[in-house]
Amino acid sequence: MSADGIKVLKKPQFDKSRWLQMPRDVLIGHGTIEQLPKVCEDLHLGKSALIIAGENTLKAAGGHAKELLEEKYSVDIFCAKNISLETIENAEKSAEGFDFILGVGGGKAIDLAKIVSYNLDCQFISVPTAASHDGIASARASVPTAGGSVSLDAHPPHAIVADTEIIAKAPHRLMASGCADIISNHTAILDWELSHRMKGESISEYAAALSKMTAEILVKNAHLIYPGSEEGAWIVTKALVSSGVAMSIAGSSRPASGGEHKFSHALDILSPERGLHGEQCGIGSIMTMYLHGGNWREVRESLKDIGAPITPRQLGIDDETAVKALLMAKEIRPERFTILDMGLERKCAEKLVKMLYME
Ligand SMILES: NC(=O)C1=CN([C@@H]2O[C@H](COP(=O)(O)OP(=O)(O)OC[C@H]3O[C@@H](n4cnc5c(N)ncnc54)[C@H](O)[C@@H]3O)[C@@H](O)[C@H]2O)C=CC1
Ligand SMILES: O=C(CO)COP(=O)(O)O
Ligand SMILES: [Zn+2]
Repeated sequence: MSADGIKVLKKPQFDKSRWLQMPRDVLIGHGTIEQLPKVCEDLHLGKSALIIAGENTLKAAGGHAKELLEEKYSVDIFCAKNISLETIENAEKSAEGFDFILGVGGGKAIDLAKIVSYNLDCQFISVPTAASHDGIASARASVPTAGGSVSLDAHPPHAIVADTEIIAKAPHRLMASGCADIISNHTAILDWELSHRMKGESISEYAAALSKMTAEILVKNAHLIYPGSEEGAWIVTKALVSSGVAMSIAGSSRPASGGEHKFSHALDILSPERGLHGEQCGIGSIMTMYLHGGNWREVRESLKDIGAPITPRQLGIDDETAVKALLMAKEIRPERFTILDMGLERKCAEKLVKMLYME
């Protein structure tokens, strides 16, 4: 008791409590989309749902999801061309009054559903149509703004329904891009460890180990990942979910996003709509692995084996733009310290890009 009789709460000597949020139901496999009504029923999500999808993903799965749910729920569709602050606002208006949201698509549709459900405080289900990104399960949403990409807090999906039959039919480029997003975890972790040593940033050993292990298992199974392979789709989707869980454990995208991601976000500004997110991160990861003194040739071989690009020109991006993106990376999320924030010189950036073409 204090002198005036008010109970004073003692500051705990040890307080590292954290509130982790994870998906509750996770279905990954052949034909799982048919289980959507059952999953919604199991989770008692309400009576009405808004499906957020893109044009392609509406055809690939969104339309069928609507048919399946309509037997029990009132369902509408919001078709999004991109993710931007304006689209988020429009999607939020469309979602008002609905009990829950489904994000059906690639990373942009899922991030949009994630952020809208977070802002409206309702649940959402992640229905990936491609194994192209590790936002399928994460509690983060990456949103482009005028000042570059930002990673916003969000809820993880309440459930994930990943139908490997649908995912295997998506263009192989998307799956190779998802693999590259995972392979880049190697350098994301090196950057995190570097920041821990140099800046005292706290690090979660569990999140880092899970992220690293996910990349290792993926590379070990690379021979099963080829165009049209449903087993490959299953392996990659599991890796993407696992990487998303690592982000939830960390409470940030740190275990899966380092300098190679800042390079990719810079390319999105300098050369929009050329490369896919994971493709750009993979190329960035070859270069940042070199800077870390690691085995950059091994990263390059893993990407090549999976069918992911290893040079900017393969994406229609000229070398000078890649050099500029390397130098611009330090301006993207400056609070995220990485090997690209240590004073990279132009002549070294040029050398890094040239190195990508070496035999
Ligand atoms: N929130 C998070 O933790 C994470 C977010 N991201 C974000 O995700 C985005 C990248 O995701 P992507 O999927 O690469 O981009 P995306 O969502 O733009 O999809 C790429 C393309 O694939 C098409 N597509 C998807 N499924 C298809 C199918 N079954 N058949 C035919 N076409 C299909 C889409 O219509 C689109 O044209 C970026 O904005 C990135 O920042 C990436 C990783 C983690
Ligand atoms: O892409 C991500 C992880 O793969 C998320 O990272 P960002 O925080 O860089 O958007
Ligand atoms: Zn990524």
